[in-house]
Amino acid sequence: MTNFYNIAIVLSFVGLWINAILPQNLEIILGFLLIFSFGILHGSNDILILDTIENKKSQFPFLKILITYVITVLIVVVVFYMLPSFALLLFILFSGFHFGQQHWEHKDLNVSMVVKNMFYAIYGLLVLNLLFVCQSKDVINIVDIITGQKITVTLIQYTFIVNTILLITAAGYLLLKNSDLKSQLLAEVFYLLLFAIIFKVGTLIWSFAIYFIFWHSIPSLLEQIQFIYGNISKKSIWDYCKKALPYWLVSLTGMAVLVYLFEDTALFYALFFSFIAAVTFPHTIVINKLFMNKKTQPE
Ligand SMILES: CC1=C(/C=C/C(C)=C/C=C/C(C)=C/C=O)C(C)(C)CCC1
Repeated sequence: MTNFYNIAIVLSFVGLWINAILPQNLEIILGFLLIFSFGILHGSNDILILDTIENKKSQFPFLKILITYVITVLIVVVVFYMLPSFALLLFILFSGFHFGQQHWEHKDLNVSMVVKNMFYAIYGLLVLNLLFVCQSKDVINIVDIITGQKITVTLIQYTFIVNTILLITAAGYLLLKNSDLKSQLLAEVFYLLLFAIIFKVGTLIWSFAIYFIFWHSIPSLLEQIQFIYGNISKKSIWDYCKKALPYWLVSLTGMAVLVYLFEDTALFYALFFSFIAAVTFPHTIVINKLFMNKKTQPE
């Protein structure tokens, strides 16, 4: 996946260039198009992944997995409705871990599982926090619509400072345990600076889309295809897309209904992120299972 990050760097610069030449509304449309294509696609085959894992172990019926998955999504929707602030906080924590795990899983950190998981969460949360600091006005607005709570710029800035200190401390600890990580950590500082520039100059959706698609969804898609089919070829990519199609269409239809029902942009953004949250919880668990399962299988 490290190879793909070189492509992600190039794509991010293309993203910056697009930001410079496109008017804002077109940039936002393009951002949504990327999220609805690659972003939704990368979460569409969770059930197939679970099926692959379970079939390696036992004959776990597909229907049972599907029902468990749908029930999980429904529980998340209900919790979001009844306890929105709690649900949003949990969603951000889960997302931070999920982004961090995808980014770091391939690197040999040489520390215990607990430390590793904490590091994944701190790293992913810092990326999200960076986005929130750079786009605080829009983020505050959306959080207000989802939860009814008006968070402040100062709160976002404080959490960012605490998060940065935590990450620097964690990185220092990792370096002590494995000095080979030095060049890797320097590369990571460069990535974070690149994210900061993108998040500062783009709109919220464009900034989120560049990170979410180029740095998270595409590497994750390649990972999943390799896991399910054992190789990455035109055929396996095609097979993956065919399998994902029904789930992808259901997601797109759901979103289309939202667009139709809620013309108010701010409300739409809030529903959009709540929708992503509903599928992110089971997705994070599935991908964690994938990585755990990979460890027990020969590469
Ligand atoms: C950007 C953003 C938010 C957080 C979004 C997150 C946390 C997305 C995570 C997505 C994941 C993990 C997808 C699955 O792979 C908030 C807080 C709703 C406020 C508005 C802006």
